[in-house]
Amino acid sequence: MREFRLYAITGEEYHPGRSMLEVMEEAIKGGADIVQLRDKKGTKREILEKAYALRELTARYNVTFIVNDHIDIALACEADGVHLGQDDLPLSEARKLMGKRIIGISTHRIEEARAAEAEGADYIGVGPIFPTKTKEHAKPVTTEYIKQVEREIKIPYVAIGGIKLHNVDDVLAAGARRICAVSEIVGSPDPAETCRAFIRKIEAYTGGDKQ
Ligand SMILES: Cc1ncc(COP(=O)(O)OP(=O)(O)O)c(N)n1
Ligand SMILES: Cc1nc(C(=O)O)sc1CCOP(=O)(O)O
Ligand SMILES: [Mg+2]
Repeated sequence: MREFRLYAITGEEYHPGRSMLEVMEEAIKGGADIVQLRDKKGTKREILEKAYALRELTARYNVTFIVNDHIDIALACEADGVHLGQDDLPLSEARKLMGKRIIGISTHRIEEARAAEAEGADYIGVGPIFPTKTKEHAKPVTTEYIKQVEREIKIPYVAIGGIKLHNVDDVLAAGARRICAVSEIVGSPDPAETCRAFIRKIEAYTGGDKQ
């Protein structure tokens, strides 16, 4: 998969009165280089419609597009990939359907990370690092889990969960070089500027290279 450093996920509850497409376009303009459609409430048809619109937007900006949870929707709209959690379709089954497209897997402990890598995930999510209202019942793993993944796992990983501009330095100091956020980006009055600020923080650790 193409390299990335700032992964923005939709969260329409955080921007009442603003359209999802407008907010995600601002995030892309600010430097988000992967966009995920995450919609836990809509019907399949509603999600499919949003997926087609985001596919068009991300293609226009040459940004990777991932659909959360729904392999059928990812395939229908020709997304670049799908993101699956520990309770979603197993990776081995998902691979049969997705072929060479990207499959990302959520992990919350090192055993899950090892399994995802061994089974052929393209990247893993590592989190939730901090408490988050976006996924309220998920228990924070802390930056210690980042250090474990950094030591052992070779495939790309992205840190997620409660990551804000005020705490992202702790995440970067633990070794993460790819950052994912929902509320901090899409709930911002200026998503583009928030993304630029995240990128500046990441670049302070990478010297500007995508890793
Ligand atoms: C990049 C990324 N990492 C983790 C998740 C969470 O996926 P999951 O555990 O399946 O939970 P839901 O998002 O489906 O509620 C993610 N979506 N993206
Ligand atoms: C969707 C999701 N998955 C997580 C995981 O750890 O797997 S944490 C999370 C919520 C991230 O939202 P915010 O940036 O608003 O905290
Ligand atoms: Mg899921």
